[in-house]
Amino acid sequence: MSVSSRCYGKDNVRVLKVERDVQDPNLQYVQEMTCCVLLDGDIETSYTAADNSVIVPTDTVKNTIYIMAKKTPGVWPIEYFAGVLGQHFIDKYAHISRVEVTITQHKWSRYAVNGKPHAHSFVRDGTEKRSVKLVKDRKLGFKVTSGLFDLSVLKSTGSMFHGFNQCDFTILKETWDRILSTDITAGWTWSPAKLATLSDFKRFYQEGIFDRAYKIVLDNTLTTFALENSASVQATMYNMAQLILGDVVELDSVTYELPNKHFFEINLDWHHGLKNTGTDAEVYAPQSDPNGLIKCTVSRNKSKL
Ligand SMILES: O=c1[nH]c(=O)c2[nH]c(=O)[nH]c2[nH]1
Repeated sequence: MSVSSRCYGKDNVRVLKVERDVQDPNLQYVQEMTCCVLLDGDIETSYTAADNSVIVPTDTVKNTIYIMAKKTPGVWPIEYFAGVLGQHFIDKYAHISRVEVTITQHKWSRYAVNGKPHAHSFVRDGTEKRSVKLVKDRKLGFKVTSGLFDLSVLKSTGSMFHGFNQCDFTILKETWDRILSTDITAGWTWSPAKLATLSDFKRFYQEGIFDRAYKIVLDNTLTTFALENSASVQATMYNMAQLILGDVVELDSVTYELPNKHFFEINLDWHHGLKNTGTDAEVYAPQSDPNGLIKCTVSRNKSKL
């Protein structure tokens, strides 16, 4: 018998970083994150022979996240911090060969008071979260996927679904006008050739490339969702991904995972002939389950499946 897969580390390490402006310490920037760092390498004996000498304690992993957050100047895109952490564990421990870093960023947006952005007050203005999953492998280098999730959207018209496969299991009616709603999970994977070393991460951070990609994903997703007369979730997510790959040359692929959240018409005919279906529909019943779930990854190069 052997251990065929393993890794360990610290999950749910919560960090708030505050940066004070050099000229005006009252002007501050904040970053709140939840981090997970998992290690792999020559650690099999810790499982098979109770050999703790190969274990960098998960407590040390947690301490490292705090120390690197303190030592890395400013507040930064989470991709950069993930790169710093991945590189650190590979450089520091010769027997560690693979580091997986996942970071979720919690939204704090500076808000205006009397029409002026406040120096140090922030609001959580939405459920959406930004994320990164980075793998640093001693031999294979970095693999980085940025993401966002929990971005809930709804359009009350401008969505169709017709021409689908019909068989003796089908009851769904074709529609040329429906409600479309989803909680967007999107991921965008950076070309490993363009993000090969920690200095590439630094350059991407300094040139604003990580933040620009995030904004482009958000803009293209929301704009396409609103403007397109959607033929299906599948067609819409493909169109969104194509636009993003066109705008961000540093990306290899874009992934979407979209639940299709259903809203049922309610027939109220039984109440004095009250019309509430078809073109008369105004009151709908949101369904918590089941929901459609539609996923795709669009790659710049054809996948070799
Ligand atoms: O956009 C959609 N895609 C589907 O695959 C699907 N299936 C379904 O029942 N409704 C929808 N809508």
